[in-house]
Amino acid sequence: MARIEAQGLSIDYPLYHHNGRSLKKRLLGNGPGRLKADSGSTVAVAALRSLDFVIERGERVALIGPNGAGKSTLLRALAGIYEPAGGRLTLQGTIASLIDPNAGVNALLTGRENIALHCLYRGLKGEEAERFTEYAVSFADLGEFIDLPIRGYSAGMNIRLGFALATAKAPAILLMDEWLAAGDQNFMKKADQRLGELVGQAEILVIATHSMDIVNKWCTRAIHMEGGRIVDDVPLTRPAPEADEVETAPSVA
Ligand SMILES: Nc1ncnc2c1ncn2[C@@H]1O[C@H](COP(=O)(O)OP(=O)(O)OP(=O)(O)O)[C@@H](O)[C@H]1O
Repeated sequence: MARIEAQGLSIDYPLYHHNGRSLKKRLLGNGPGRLKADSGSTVAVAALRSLDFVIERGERVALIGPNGAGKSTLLRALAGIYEPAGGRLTLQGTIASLIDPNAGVNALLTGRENIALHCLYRGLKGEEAERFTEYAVSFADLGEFIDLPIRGYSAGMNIRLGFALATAKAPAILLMDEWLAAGDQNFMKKADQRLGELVGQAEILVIATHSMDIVNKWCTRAIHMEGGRIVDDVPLTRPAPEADEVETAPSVA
């Protein structure tokens, strides 16, 4: 059963190129700010500062807050892209992340080869791998470009392939950022429909957003972040649709 628990979760970004002595001297011993320095040579941004929360099965959580609050960093930590500098993060359930369309793809390989790699990575074999490949090729809809190396893809083509790879199989935990906005109009329509299906099927959704439309449409809880901390955590009154209320299309799941 899907579940996420963070205990004292902290993430730092070391800034190796900002080691000026005056900056370090100013930062050393400074408690409340987000820039910090150790006694060695490192200056770092404290992106997440000791977060405690639990997300249970059935919750659809919006991460909200101003620029630089830490929303994307928290999503990346949940996706396993960043290691905690402090505290603990425990996730139960398969994860799919719509965070970075280029994450987990090899730019020197073709779109089709990347799909095959993805099947290996997910442990898909035989018919399951065939269904995944068929779905991803058809959803990405890249024509002959599917057999060209992806380093030659446009930003929108990368998004098509990244989206197809992340959504071909419904996960227990779905993590989303707002990068989808770069797709063209036709793709956005298709992506929006597929997201509706996935959100209905996923046991947990966590989405970082500035859009109240998305919060109202999909979320049952809002975690409000500021300065790397959680400043508010509230249930939302309007219930999200149950899985069986969402129109579903065939997927690999
Ligand atoms: N690669 C990086 N190197 C150094 N600092 C970073 C890096 N990425 C983010 N930060 C810093 O970490 C903090 C949190 O950034 P993050 O991107 O998580 O915020 P956010 O809430 O997603 O912001 P936005 O709404 O602007 O996308 C900010 O102070 C930012 O400057």
